[in-house]
Amino acid sequence: MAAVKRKNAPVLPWMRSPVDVTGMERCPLDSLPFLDPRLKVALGKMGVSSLFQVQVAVWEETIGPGGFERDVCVSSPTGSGKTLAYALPIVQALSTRAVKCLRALVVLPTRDLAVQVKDVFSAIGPAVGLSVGLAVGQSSIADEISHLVKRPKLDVGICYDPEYPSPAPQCAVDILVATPGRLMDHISNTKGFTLEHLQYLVVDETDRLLRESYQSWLPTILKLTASDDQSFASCARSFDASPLGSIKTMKTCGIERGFKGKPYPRLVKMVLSATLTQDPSKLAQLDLHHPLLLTTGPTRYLFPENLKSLKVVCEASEKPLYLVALLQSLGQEKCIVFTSSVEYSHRLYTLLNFFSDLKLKVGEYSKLQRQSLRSKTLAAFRAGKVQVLVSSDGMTRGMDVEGLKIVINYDLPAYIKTYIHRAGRTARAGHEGRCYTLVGKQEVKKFKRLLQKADKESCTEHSVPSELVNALRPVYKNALEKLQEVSESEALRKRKWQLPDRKTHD
Ligand SMILES: Nc1ncnc2c1ncn2[C@@H]1O[C@H](COP(=O)(O)OP(=O)(O)OP(=O)(O)O)[C@@H](O)[C@H]1O
Repeated sequence: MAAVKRKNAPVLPWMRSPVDVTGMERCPLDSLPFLDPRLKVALGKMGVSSLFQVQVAVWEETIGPGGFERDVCVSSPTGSGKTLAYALPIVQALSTRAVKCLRALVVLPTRDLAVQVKDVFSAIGPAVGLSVGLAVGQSSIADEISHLVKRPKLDVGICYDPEYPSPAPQCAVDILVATPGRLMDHISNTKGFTLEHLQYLVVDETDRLLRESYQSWLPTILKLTASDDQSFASCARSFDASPLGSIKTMKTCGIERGFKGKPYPRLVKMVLSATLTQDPSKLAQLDLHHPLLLTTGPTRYLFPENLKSLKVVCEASEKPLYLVALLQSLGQEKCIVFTSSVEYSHRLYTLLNFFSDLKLKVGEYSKLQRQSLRSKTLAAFRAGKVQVLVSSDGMTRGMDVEGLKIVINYDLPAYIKTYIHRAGRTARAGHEGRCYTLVGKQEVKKFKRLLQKADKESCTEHSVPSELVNALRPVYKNALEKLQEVSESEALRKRKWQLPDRKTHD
């Protein structure tokens, strides 16, 4: 791996000399040093036969010669395989653990994303005897607690002193994938839920999560896992106080955090994003230890190799017509249509459903909906029962929908980061994909400037046949009238029930 000089050099010295992974070769699993054979089988079942570049690089820094000595920061394109890049080394490192307790915590910004990442851990963790938990508020808190903590079983035939209280509940998972909100609920209220044995902390979609200060989740985690005198001593004290089969000992405190022979244990952190922040004050919150930055080339933002960016220029008022014509020309191909707010998503979704000739099933995915409905829509989209998913930016981060070849920006993204995350839902794992952006005639320059931020000088123009557009005009007029009626009755209903204003951009 070679150190590279970067454009727009960041302030932090360690960010100025990242390691570029693009020169690395993919590594077949047969040649991957130290890989547990059981994991090789599990990976095979997932369709993985070799590791991608970023995965090889992280493996080298963790299981390989790097030996988890440094905190690892990854800034690599969408779809480059960051999930497995951290999941595999963590599972491999924990594959020899003797006692079950919470050793790895992965924090993600949204529930659907957490479920997706949990699925990756669940595909490999159980192969080496590890349990994986989820704390996202998908099920009731009681249900979640019953999976996360259990009372240890008392050995049959041993007579326990009735003077001692019955054993306290203990963590029943080795790896937990969580969103900040539910994580904080468990930290504050769930008996037996503890982070004191935590060895690995992954903050995925870091730049997004660092904007989320929900109940100070990050400072809380860092405080609870701090390897200072005080927490080490309290860990030791808790050993004295729990006579019934406690797993807390002075020795295990050190060993289980992976720092046998060193004065105090250290929590290993891994932070990842396709658009990793360079802001020193934000990164300082993570309290990184001797961080190593892995990147993919000299530019800050990189598009997936096989992504084609296209623009459709039209009058802003005619965007709906052009969108429908574009969808018709794409046939039955599955696609996500991005808008800039939940309100716009809802309007567009409603409008598209009034185009009776559009033989495509359209779904809506936004924070306006209940989580259960949103997850159901996403499942239908994954299964191909819904072909067009209208979404606000809640969907842009990390979601992986197999076989998705097309993304459409109905509204221009406000930031280049947003463009990257939206477009990155396609062209994943080396596959081909196209991102169309509907650009109003007044927005052409703005769009050009936006792409220049990612060193993209040009974007091919895609023309939608005018006959297609003109043929839609009568239906469009009709659809607009119906939309007006629906919007009025929805507004009336909203006022009646005094729903809170949910104007949000997620
Ligand atoms: N070694 C591999 N071999 C084959 N497929 C892989 C491999 N690693 C990951 N994939 C697949 O590549 C896709 C993208 O992976 P992943 O979701 O981890 O990307 P990402 O870098 O986290 O993207 P984003 O930045 O959008 O979150 C997934 O469908 C995953 O199953």
